Amino acid sequence: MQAKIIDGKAIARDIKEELRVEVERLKANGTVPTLAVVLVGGDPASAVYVKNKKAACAHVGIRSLSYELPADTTEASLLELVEELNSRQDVHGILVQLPLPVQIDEDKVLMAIRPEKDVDGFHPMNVGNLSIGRPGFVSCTPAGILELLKRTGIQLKGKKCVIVGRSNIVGKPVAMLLLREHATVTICHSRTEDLPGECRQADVLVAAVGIPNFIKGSHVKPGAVVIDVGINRLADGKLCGDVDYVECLEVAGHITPVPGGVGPMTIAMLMKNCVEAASK
Ligand SMILES: NC(=O)C1=CN([C@@H]2O[C@H](COP(=O)(O)OP(=O)(O)OC[C@H]3O[C@@H](n4cnc5c(N)ncnc54)[C@H](OP(=O)(O)O)[C@@H]3O)[C@@H](O)[C@H]2O)C=CC1
Ligand SMILES: Nc1nc(=O)c2c([nH]1)NC[C@@H]1CN(c3ccc(C(=O)N[C@@H](CCC(=O)O)C(=O)O)cc3)C=[N+]21
Repeated sequence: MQAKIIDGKAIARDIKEELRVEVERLKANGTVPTLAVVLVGGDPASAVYVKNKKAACAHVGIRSLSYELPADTTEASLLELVEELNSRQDVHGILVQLPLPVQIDEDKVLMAIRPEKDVDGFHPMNVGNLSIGRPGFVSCTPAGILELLKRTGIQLKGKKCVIVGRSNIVGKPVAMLLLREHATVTICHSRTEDLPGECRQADVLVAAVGIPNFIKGSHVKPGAVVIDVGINRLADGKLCGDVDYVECLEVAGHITPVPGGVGPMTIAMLMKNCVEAASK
């Protein structure tokens, strides 16, 4: 039997509708939720993401300010902009699009964003809070994955979840969130011995590798939930996930498509974090 396709676009739309009501309430009380998006250089993949974010802000009613800086921007001038945005009362969320050009130390920039405005959830304070179960902003892609699973009615308690990828922005925080839901969590990476064997144990398999069609049907336990985080742009301009969708569709119980899976959820959770930042 073919897997059920998890419609991330539709779930993201529901979340944005819920947020719209919230934003109206904030505006009635005199607060206009505002997100500042900073893009350094003209990376085409980043430009797509920035465009989608702006559209989502407009839909939900969030004011978005965008700062497009040239590729040769210095670290000092970027830090100066972050400081200005930190101190502005009318800016609730700050997002500095990654990756940054080589002359800029990403860590330094992420640490400079005030944790209360860090709607990306990348500041060590927010990362730390997540790992010890305290409130704080959770990074948007991991939060979006959890919301997808919850709204699809997938039980996580006691289940075996395997994540392929250990990045700070996806793999690790996904693991923390699944652990918080009482799943049994395994994180795999490029040095994992017997990756296919690890993957085949999974009731929920999350792929965040950055390699097109990396996860094959033979990696998947029949009936498992397969979450594809990958956003890979192919030579023909089409988007492709980290999961071999055609193969895995025949084995999995549930699967997310690319596009239309995790991507739209990332944007929806960014909107949610902005509304939360403005509510405080
Ligand atoms: N949908 C969305 O909203 C988002 C999508 N993405 C996409 O998700 C994907 C992953 O992103 P990100 O986490 O930032 O990527 P990174 O490149 O930071 O991390 C990739 C991870 O995959 C692991 N890996 C690489 N090759 C292999 C291999 N052969 N076998 C096992 N593990 C391997 C790496 O292991 P090691 O640590 O050992 O090097 C690393 O931990 C990308 O396609 C990205 O575009 C990212 C952010 C948001
Ligand atoms: N500070 C920062 N925060 C991020 O969250 C961040 C980042 N930098 N840098 C880049 C990655 C990547 N990322 C995506 C989010 C949504 C889609 C998305 O909307 N995808 C849609 C459509 C893509 C399209 O329009 O073609 C989909 O998958 O259906 C894509 C990519 C966020 N990232």
